Amino acid sequence: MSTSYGAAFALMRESASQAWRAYTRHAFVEGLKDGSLSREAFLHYLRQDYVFLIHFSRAWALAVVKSETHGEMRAAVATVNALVAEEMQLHIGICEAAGISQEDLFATTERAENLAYTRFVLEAGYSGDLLDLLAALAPCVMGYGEIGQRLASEASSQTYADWIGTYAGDDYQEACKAVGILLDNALERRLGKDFTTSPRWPRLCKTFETATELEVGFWQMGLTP
Ligand SMILES: Cc1ncc(C[n+]2csc(CCO)c2C)c(N)n1
Repeated sequence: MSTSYGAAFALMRESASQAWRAYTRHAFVEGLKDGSLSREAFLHYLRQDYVFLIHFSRAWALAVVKSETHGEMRAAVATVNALVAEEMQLHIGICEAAGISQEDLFATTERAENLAYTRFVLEAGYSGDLLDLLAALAPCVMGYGEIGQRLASEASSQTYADWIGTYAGDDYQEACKAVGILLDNALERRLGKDFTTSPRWPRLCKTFETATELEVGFWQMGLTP
C-alpha cells in the first residue's frame, strides 16, 4: 500500500515505524473506524482542522517559493489550489452540515498541539530547502491516504463513512501519488540517485518522524475537546 506513494516515502516511513504506527492506528482513528468516536470529539477535531488547513495552505505556498523547476512549481501550485479552492470549502460545508456555523468555525481558538505542528512545518520550510519542507509535509498527506485506504476496507460502522470516503477516494489517492513523485524527484535532483547515502538523509528522516509525532499529538488533542 505505502509503496505506491513513492520510494522515499516508503523509506522514511520505515525509519519512523513506531511513530507511524502510533499515528495511523491512533485511538481516534480506531474510533472513526468502528463509529465509537464521540460526536463532540469529531466536531472539535473538525474545527481545529480548519485552522490547520489554513496554515497547511501557507506551507504549500512556501513550497512554490522553494521550487527550483517548473515541474516542482506545478506540483506545489496544484496542491495549494486543491487546498484553498476545494478542501477548505469542503470543510466549511462539512462543518455547516454538522451544525458548526461559519462564524463559529472562524472564531475557533487554535490549540497548542495544532499550533506546534503547523509552525514546525512552516519553520522547516523557512530555514531549509524544498526537501526539508516536503519531509515535514509528507506524513500529513500520505498518512491520511493510508488511513483512508485501511478504514475503507475495515470500517464496521457508517457513522464516519463520509470522512473515510474522502481520503480513500481516487482523487485523494492520486494526490498522494503525485506528492510521492514530487518528493522522489526533488531528492534525486538535489542529492542524486543514491539520496539515502547523502549526509542530509538522516535529518530529513528525523523531520519526517517529528511531523509524524505531531500528527499523533493532533489526534490526541482531538480526543480532549
Ligand atoms: C491534522 C491533519 N493532518 C492531515 C490532514 C490531511 N490533509 C491536510 S492538508 C491535505 C492536502 C495536502 O497537503 C491533507 C490531505 C488533515 N486534514 N489534518
